[in-house]
This record gives sequence, structure tokens and C-alpha cells, in this order.
Amino acid sequence: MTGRRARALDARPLGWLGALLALYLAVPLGAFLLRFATTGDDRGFGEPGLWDAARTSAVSATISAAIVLVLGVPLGYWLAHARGPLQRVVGMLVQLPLALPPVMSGIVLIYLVGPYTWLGERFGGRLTDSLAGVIIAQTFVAAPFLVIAARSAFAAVDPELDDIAATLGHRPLARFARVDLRIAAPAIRAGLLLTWLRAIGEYGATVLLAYHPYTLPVFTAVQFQSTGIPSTQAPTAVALGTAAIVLLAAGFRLPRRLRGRMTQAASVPEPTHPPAVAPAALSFDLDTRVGDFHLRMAHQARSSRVAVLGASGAGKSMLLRALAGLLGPDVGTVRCGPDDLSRVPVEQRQLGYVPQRHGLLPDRTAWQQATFGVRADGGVAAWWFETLRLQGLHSRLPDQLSGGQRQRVGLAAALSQTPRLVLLDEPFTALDAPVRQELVTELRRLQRRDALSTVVVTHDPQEAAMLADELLVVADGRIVQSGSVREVFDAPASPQVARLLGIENVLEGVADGGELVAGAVQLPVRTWLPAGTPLTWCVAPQDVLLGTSGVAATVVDVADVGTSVLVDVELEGGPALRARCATNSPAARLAAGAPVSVDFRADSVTVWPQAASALDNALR
Ligand SMILES: Nc1ncnc2c1ncn2[C@@H]1O[C@H](COP(=O)(O)OP(=O)(O)OP(=O)(O)O)[C@@H](O)[C@H]1O
Repeated sequence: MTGRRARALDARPLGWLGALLALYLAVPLGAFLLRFATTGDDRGFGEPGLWDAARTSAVSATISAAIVLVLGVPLGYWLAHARGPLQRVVGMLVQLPLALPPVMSGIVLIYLVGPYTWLGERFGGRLTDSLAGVIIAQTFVAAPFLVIAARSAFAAVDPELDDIAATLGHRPLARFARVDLRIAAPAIRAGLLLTWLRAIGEYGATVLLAYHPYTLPVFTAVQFQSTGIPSTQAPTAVALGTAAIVLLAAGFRLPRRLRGRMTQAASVPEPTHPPAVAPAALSFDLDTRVGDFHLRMAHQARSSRVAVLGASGAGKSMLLRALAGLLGPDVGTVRCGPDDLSRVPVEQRQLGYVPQRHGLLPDRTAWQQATFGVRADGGVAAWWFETLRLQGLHSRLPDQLSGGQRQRVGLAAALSQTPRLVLLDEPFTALDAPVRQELVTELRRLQRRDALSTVVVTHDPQEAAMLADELLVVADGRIVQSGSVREVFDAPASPQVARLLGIENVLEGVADGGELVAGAVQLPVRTWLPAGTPLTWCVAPQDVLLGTSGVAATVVDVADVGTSVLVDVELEGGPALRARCATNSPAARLAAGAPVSVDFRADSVTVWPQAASALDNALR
């Protein structure tokens, strides 16, 4: 049995249950159509008022749906983004007409627009028993369908897309139209259809508020009460036919060929080299809170290539968002080269921003993404397409691109604007090793060849070293160390920084005059400390030398990790250490249990005159 057939059999009970309901819905319609087809002339098509009622229903439902569309979309957007008691109250109110029996909806509306109310008097009683009354009743009962659909659709739009559009120069209204509305459009269309269908079928509220002019449902009820069921066939058939035509029209999709043509890239201009941008160094002094998180960082960069390194949750992304202007103007000061950007709105900062998940718009081709920016230049975008090796992918949608290609398209979108500086949030995290390596090399080349100024957030010390001259190490919303890559790697400010730099051997010891003592290890240290002072020290695995001289140790484990071999050793009298050796070195051929000697170059050891935990706390 094929897997497909087996799955179909497994799902059979569900199919039966669904079929039962479908049958229940279809049978009365079938029964009506059968009767309609077999009845002679007496179906009621000749009844006076039938076509007027049909016209009233169609016109009023269309006007109601239009009103709901114009007002309901902004309301749905507000409900999706607002927080607090007012939003909750309005959110509930919007749903009330669904729960209220339509007749009761008519009654509450009479209290608002009835002839003796304040509003009714202002309009001379014309808000009831009029087309206006029909529209008021229909709008009230049908509005929730669109508002609820719009709210859900807007809430599902990734807020990061809005942020990207802002950094690409789009103002709030343009972002609403070009990002949110465009993505939410299918759900809004479905909500609008339901609204129109609900409006045209409305009876209860209408009959109380506007008995005249007759809508189709009111006309049908009147026919039923005055002449009996046969003459209701015509209005029922008209209602059914209208609904069927509207549903068919709503379900109509352009042929694939035409849809494909709509996503085709516009003609791609000749590539033009991006204009030269002077390298720009950032300086900032930020103090802001997001929820419980307090970001307090100040720095004056000396280089136009900065990396931000830190553990998960340290505040790296928040730092980039603050620099980009996405946390608002009150976060502190931000300067880029000579320009003060602190009060410049995000759309005008001219900073490129590529977030962690590359932030591509789901319904736009790669080329449309690259030219989406307000200041994007087609020729420059074409140049970046070539430089980032995206040729041939112009008309692909994001879900037709690989992870690496998507990263490149995100980068092309930011770069096509010729920003003064690009903020990259863990640009290569989700990629496999070869693609990641390739993109790191590519970005490094762009930084050097095209003087690209960057701030790169990363977890990976090696990536940081490849892509920056200057390193900021952050923890808990603070900068715990900054300096050139060499300075930071040579002298990590704390055990925590050492760990973030990938230095696994962080150990405890004590001072003994001018020496550090840790079990069997005795090393000279630069500063004299009283004997017994607790110390923390670290040594990078590649600086642990395995050979025939030094402290006696035993090999505990040997792991060949491809490009190097990790050898874990335990010194006689402690501690345990990890060494990294070249794959062709004699140490790489050691086996667990083998005796070995361990040595260190004194200048490769960093010592802090304090226990690790106290040091880490002191630096926060
Ligand atoms: N909208 C928010 N509301 C409240 N807290 C937030 C919000 N966004 C982030 N945080 C918190 O702020 C802290 C810093 O978040 P941030 O995204 O900057 O971390 P990160 O260093 O980039 O981490 P990662 O490497 O995992 O992406 C985290 O503790 C996070 O939970």
C-alpha cells in the first residue's frame, strides 16, 4: 500500500464527519433547486417589488461592505497592534454583534438612530425606514467579519518586516500600505466577502430598523406571510444565484501563466558601481529599557568595522535596533562619523539593517526586494546582484531561495540604498559551514574593497575577528570589554569574556609571590600578589603545548574535529585542560590514558587577581 493511500485510509473518519456536514448543507439546497426546477409558472418572478428588493439588497450590502472596509481595516490594524484595557474592550465590542441576535441588534440601533433619538431628530427621522436604515443595520451586524479577519491578518505580519521597510526609508503610512496591507490583503478580501454576504442576507436588524424599502430577505418574509411558500421561490433563487456568482468571482484566480508574469522582474538596468561612501565610525551613548531589560552602553568606535560579541540575551540585537533608530529617539545619542543621528527618524538615518532572519517580504521577488528601498538605485542594485552572485535569481520569491541566497538578497536590499553604514545581526547564523565561510569571506572582501562600514553582531569569535578590527564584548546590556581584536583576544577582561572568545581553559588558582599556582602548574605572573590571593587564569587551547617537557599529565580524551585535534588532559595534581593541536602533529596521535607533558608560553596565559565569579560580577 502506498504511503499516500495509507494516509488517506487513516484520515477516513475525519472525511466521513466532514461529509456529513457537507451533506446537511447541500440537501436543503438540492431539495429547493429540485422543487424550483419542477414547479410550473408560479415561482413568484412576476410578483411586484421583487427586483426592487433585490436591487436594494445589492446596493445596501455593497455600500455597507465599502463602509466596513474603509473603517474596519484601520480598526483591525489598531486592534492588532494596540495593547492595554482600551484595546481589550474595543476588541470585545467588535465581536458583540456576532453574539447578539440580529433582532436585538435592531433594537439597540433604534436607541441610537430611531426617529426620537438625538441623532434621529438631527436627520429628520430618515435614519429609519430608509435605505440609510438598511445600511446602518447591515453595517452593524456584518462589520465583525472584516474587522476580525483584518485583525488576525495584521497580527500575523512579522513586525520585523515593518522595521526593515523603515530602515529602507519607508514612512509609517507607506509601510502600512506596502508591507502590512499587502501581506494582509488575502485575509481582508475573505473578510470583505463574508461581510458582503452577511449584509445581503441580513434580516433581523433590518426588519426592525428599516422595514421599508424592502430588502430581499424582508420581501421574502412578507411574501411567505401573505401568499405562502410558492411565491418565495423567486427571491430565494435570486439570493442563491447572487451569492453563487459572488463566491465564484471571489474564488477566481488568474491563470498561472498570468500570475507568473506579474512576479517577473522588471527589466534589470545595467550595473553601476555604488557611489563611494566615506568610512564611518559609530559613537553612541545609550540608556534605555525594553520590558525588564536595561541597555546601557556607550562607545566611540575607532574603526569602521566593528563586531559585537556576546552570549544569547546579552542585548546585541537591541543595541543594533537602538542604533538603527527602531527603539525611538529617546534611547540616547547616536553619531555616525560627524553626523548626529540621535533625533533623526529611522527612515532618514541611511543605515542599512539586516536582521537575524534577513527580513524578506514574502510576496516580492528577489529583485523587487533589492529595489524596495526609497533611495535604492536600480543600477546599484544590479551591481550588488552581480557582486553577491545573485544573477538569474531576480524573479524568485523568498521561499524559492536557499538560506544563503536569502541572506544575500537581504544584504543587497540594504546595500542598494548605498547606506553610510550597515548593521548586520548575526548574518550567517542559520547557514551551514561552507556557505557561511563563503559569505564571511565575501563580506570581508566587500569591507576592504568597497570600504563598507559595518557593525556585525555575532556569537562566533572567529567570525568577529574576520569581520572587524574592533570588538565590543557585551553582557547583560553592558559593554564588558572593547578594543581592537588583538587587544581583546590578548587580554580578555574577565573569565566571562574569555569564554565568549572561545577560550575554554578558564581555571582557578592562587598567587604565591610572583607566581600563579594551580595544582601542578606554577607560572610566573607579571604583578606581585600576596601569597594565597585567589586568582583566575586562562589559556587558549592552541597555547597548551603537549610534548616531552613541562608538567606531567595523562590524556583523557582525543577528539579529531576535522581541521584540528582536541586533546583533553589531566595534570598530575590537577587541573584538567584542553589542548588544540594540528592534525599532523605528534600530539594528534596520542590515545586516551597515554602519559604526556604539558607546557605553556607564559605570555599566552592571562591572569586575573580575583576568583572568576567575583570578577564577572564586578565587571557588570
Ligand atoms: N520586546 C521585548 N520586550 C521585552 N524584553 C525583550 C524584548 N526584546 C528583547 N527582550 C529581552 O532583551 C534581552 C536582550 O535581547 P536581544 O535580542 O538584544 O539579545 P541578543 O543578545 O541579541 O540575543 P541572541 O543572540 O539570542 O539573539 C533579552 O533578555 C530579551 O529577552
